[in-house]
Amino acid sequence: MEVDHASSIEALVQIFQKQKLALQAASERKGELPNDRKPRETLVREHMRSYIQLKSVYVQRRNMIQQSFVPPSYLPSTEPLQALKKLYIKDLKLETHHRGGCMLLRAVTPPTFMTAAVTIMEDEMNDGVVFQLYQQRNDRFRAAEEILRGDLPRAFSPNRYHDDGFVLKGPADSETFIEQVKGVYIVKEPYYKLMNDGNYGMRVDHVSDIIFLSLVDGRVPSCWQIPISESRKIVNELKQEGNLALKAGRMYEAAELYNRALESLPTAEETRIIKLNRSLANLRLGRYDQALEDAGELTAKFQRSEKGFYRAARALYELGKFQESHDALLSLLAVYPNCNEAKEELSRTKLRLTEQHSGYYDFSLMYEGSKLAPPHLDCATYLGPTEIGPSNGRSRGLFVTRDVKVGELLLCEKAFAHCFANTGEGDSASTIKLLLNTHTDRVFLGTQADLVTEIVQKMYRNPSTISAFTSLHHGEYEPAKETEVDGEPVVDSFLVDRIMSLNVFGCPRTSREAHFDTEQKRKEKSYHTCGFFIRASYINHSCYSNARRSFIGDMQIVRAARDLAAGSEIYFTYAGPNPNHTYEEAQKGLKSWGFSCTCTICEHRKATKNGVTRKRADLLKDLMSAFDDSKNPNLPKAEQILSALEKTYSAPAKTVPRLALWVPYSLLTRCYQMQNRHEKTVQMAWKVLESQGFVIKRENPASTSSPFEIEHWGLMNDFLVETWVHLWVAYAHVARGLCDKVEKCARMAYKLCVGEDVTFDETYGRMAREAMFEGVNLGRAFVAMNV
Ligand SMILES: C[S@@+](CC[C@H](N)C(=O)[O-])C[C@H]1O[C@@H](n2cnc3c(N)ncnc32)[C@H](O)[C@@H]1O
Repeated sequence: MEVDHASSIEALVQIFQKQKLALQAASERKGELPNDRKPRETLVREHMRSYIQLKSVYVQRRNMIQQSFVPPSYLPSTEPLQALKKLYIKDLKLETHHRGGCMLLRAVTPPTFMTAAVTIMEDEMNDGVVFQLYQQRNDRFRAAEEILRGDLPRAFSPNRYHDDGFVLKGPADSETFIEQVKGVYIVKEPYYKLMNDGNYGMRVDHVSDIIFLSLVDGRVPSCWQIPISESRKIVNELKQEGNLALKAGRMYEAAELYNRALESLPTAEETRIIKLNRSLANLRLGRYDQALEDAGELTAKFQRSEKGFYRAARALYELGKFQESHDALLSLLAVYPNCNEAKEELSRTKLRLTEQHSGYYDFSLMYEGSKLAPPHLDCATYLGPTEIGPSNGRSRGLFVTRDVKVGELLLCEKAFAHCFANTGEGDSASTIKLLLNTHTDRVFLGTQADLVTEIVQKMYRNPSTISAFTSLHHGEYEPAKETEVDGEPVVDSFLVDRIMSLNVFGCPRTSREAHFDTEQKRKEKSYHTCGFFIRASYINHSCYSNARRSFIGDMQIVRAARDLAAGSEIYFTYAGPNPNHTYEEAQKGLKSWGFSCTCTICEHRKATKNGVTRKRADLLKDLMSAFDDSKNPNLPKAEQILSALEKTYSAPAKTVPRLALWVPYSLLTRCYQMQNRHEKTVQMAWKVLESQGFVIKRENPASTSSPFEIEHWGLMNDFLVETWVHLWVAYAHVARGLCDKVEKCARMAYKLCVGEDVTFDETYGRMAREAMFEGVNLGRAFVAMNV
């Protein structure tokens, strides 16, 4: 929703075409056992050349838009390892998923990292293969060089402290690295393929299809064993090394050392300390389920563990389980009343509980948080008066559980995952990529490729989060039935990609910022950051929406855009509605979600005869020419044409908002305000609102100063805030007694568009007051803002 589908990139058709041809050519070699595989040494030499090349162009590469192709989907392996037969590189057939097989491989080169980590792997027969591992993050937690080396302690190889983790000895095109401890992996049901560059290679898309082996794992063959001294390390040594790694911030290494220490028969006291430390490493690695498991065991078994309680509370907090976190902290404080860390954490948790239960948010603080890069806020989700239910013809939808009033908070949701694309703010930003799916013909320009990885990693690290995500709408995609194998979660990257593409939201940094941006700026900035929101993903589309979404950082705020009776379904717009679109164009804009809209606006578009559409277009053209002379627009002519335009509509505007009319009526409102013709400003502002479906009951419709009631809020858009502000300022001249009431409506309109109204006074409120008390011309002020 509001993402960049990159439809404007003309070269796209060619890119797609080329990729489809490559896939077609590759599929013709399916099942072939190639007899021209390159020797291991050649593969290593070629890889090292591109490794060094890529390192040297690293800086330029960051500014390039990368392409990421989603290959034809295939299911992750769900077979227990024991049931798989060992294969070797010589057995691999092209374009084949080797179901029922597995491979033991060892990385021999440092990986390159573009859209995947790529290295050369060898098998025990000394054969080599190009190996691509997808859905990995090359980040501060784990550089690419660590990913394809497994969780290996640095202490294993004293020479590894070179920039890249490898000490290069010779020239780039020779065997350039010293022997050192390399990562060993099991790849389940490997996929061997013809790659785009003509080489053969293995591609792993599912993180659960690769098993990273610890070097002391019994499955590592003797020819790849580690130095004897390493295998003889005792619990205490491993624990000490783990502590050093923890201190130095090398969390993966620390966790791996603690794993080994726990496998080396520690005493009960050693177990307690190691688990305590491992839970800290896992907390830092975002593996909250595992951190909680260790810490929870500590609090249960070793009842008086202060740190155990604390870490359990922290893990629960990060998993969004604020009540349980709160309870754990209370238990901690009952035993350790002077623990200041716990006291601070408790007050933070209480704030989250208030947000979660009452929907009270400190918006000013949220704006402060949104200035961070990435703008990820410390806030809880409020599910409000909403529930998921069956929606006729739309599978499921989100409904209100009670009567709600316009402006009420329906939902305020923390993103499940969020990728921030501000290129000017250092390493925290995600990469803008072109994500192309030749299978579904979907294209995104933005951070969606990173978002898929983010979600895959989050679920793999925290299996407790999987079911909420995988329950979401995934179109026709048939996922595997098994969700766990050998005690490990199965994560299907293609399912994640499909769910992401049908449910992703484009997110401005804040809707307030986007609201005040010019159209051009909005387009440039807001589309590329994207987020995933589980609850909001149940909201179906209608062009005639009854709710509005807005964003502050990674929080999505959904408010009722009109009064809703209990049981009403909540709708917002996925795209549009664009006043200039025909029925066909409107449906094209919704194509990527795979449905046709049947709202009253679309039904009206469909039923409108071509002759009427043409007449409207002609009238509109004529009408806009009345504004050609910006200094002296022909307002009577514009009004005259507008009343002719009104007559081309038969359905009441409440049922079918007259999309084409708000721009000309808004222009007239602004022009009359510029001319200080307050009565006319009021008349035109009401016209704007009525054309959008607002039903306003006036005691005396002929009088601009007549008291009014809003019986129905119409279709909301960002520009209607200006209309309400014009009305407010004009009423200061024609019916001062009504000003407060109009001001409230202006605030409400603002709140619907940006999510809150605490900043109304410093924006529109200030403009209106300057107009009312300091003689500033409001119409001109809006022209100067260029919105
Ligand atoms: C973000 S999901 C919305 C929740 C979804 N209905 C569900 O059951 O999970 C988007 C999908 O819902 C369906 N959908 C949304 N709005 C619709 C509408 N107005 N008419 C028909 N289907 C709609 C489409 O299948 C679309 O791809």
